[in-house]
Amino acid sequence: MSSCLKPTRTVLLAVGSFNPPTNMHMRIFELAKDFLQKNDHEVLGGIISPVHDQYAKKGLVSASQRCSMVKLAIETSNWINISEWETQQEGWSRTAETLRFHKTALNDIHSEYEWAKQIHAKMPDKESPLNINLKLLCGADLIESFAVPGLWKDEDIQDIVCNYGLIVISRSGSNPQLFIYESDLLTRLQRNISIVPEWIPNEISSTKIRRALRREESVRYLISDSVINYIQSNHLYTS
Ligand SMILES: Nc1ncnc2c1ncn2[C@@H]1O[C@H](COP(=O)(O)OP(=O)(O)OP(=O)(O)O)[C@@H](O)[C@H]1O
Ligand SMILES: NC(=O)c1ccc[n+]([C@@H]2O[C@H](COP(=O)(O)O)[C@@H](O)[C@H]2O)c1
Ligand SMILES: [Zn+2]
Repeated sequence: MSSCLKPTRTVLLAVGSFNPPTNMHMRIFELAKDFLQKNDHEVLGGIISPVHDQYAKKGLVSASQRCSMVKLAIETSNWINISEWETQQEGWSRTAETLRFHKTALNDIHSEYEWAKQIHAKMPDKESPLNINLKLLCGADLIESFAVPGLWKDEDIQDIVCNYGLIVISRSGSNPQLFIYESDLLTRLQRNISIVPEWIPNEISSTKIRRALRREESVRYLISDSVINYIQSNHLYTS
């Protein structure tokens, strides 16, 4: 660490369908971690939070199957965790609620959640208060969805950006700088939004993976072999 300041303890949370999890889902965590560590953050961990079944997006396989695949995908990571909390609620959770719950649990040293325990284990001195920051990690398409009428409450956008902060990874077809410029609200809050460019762009998306699988085309080296085996054994994403 180049600075003498005490680094900010930070955890990254990504929400989404993960239908199925791809190598890019893992990669956005690595990109964000590199960026934050160069900017005086100590990144204690990452959390993947798959969405509830009631999100009911076309082609969404069950939460239990998506969680199983995420568990396989994160096997090769020593810092990315899964939280099944969203999938265990009565219905769909707004992302602001998901962030609130996870930040509270992360700052409770006695939290019984496995992801919280894993992250606490990375902290040598666990003096109270823990002061763990939680940031929302997303691709540029997610921030652009803020403009879809009726999809996000303005007060939630304000809460997410002000009280947590956003790390946005560039994605082909999106222009997050222009999007922020065109929004008065986001321009006002932009000091809490970091845009991290992916200089080795990769256009993997779950939609393209599902399409390839439907067509019985190979998805090797785009998603992990263990996830491929799971998809094949469970006959997922066939036509
Ligand atoms: N190639 C990518 N580059 C940057 N961000 C990505 C990429 N793929 C996924 N993400 C981000 O990961 C998070 C979870 O994404 P999600 O589960 O919707 O995956 P997806 O590939 O966008 O799937 P789908 O095509 O089904 O929408 C979102 O914030 C999304 O923007
Ligand atoms: N108002 C909100 O909080 C809100 C609106 C739309 C999507 N989301 C979340 O963003 C994610 C989007 O995922 P997909 O890109 O797979 O649709 C999901 O986790 C969903 O819960 C949140
Ligand atoms: Zn998506």
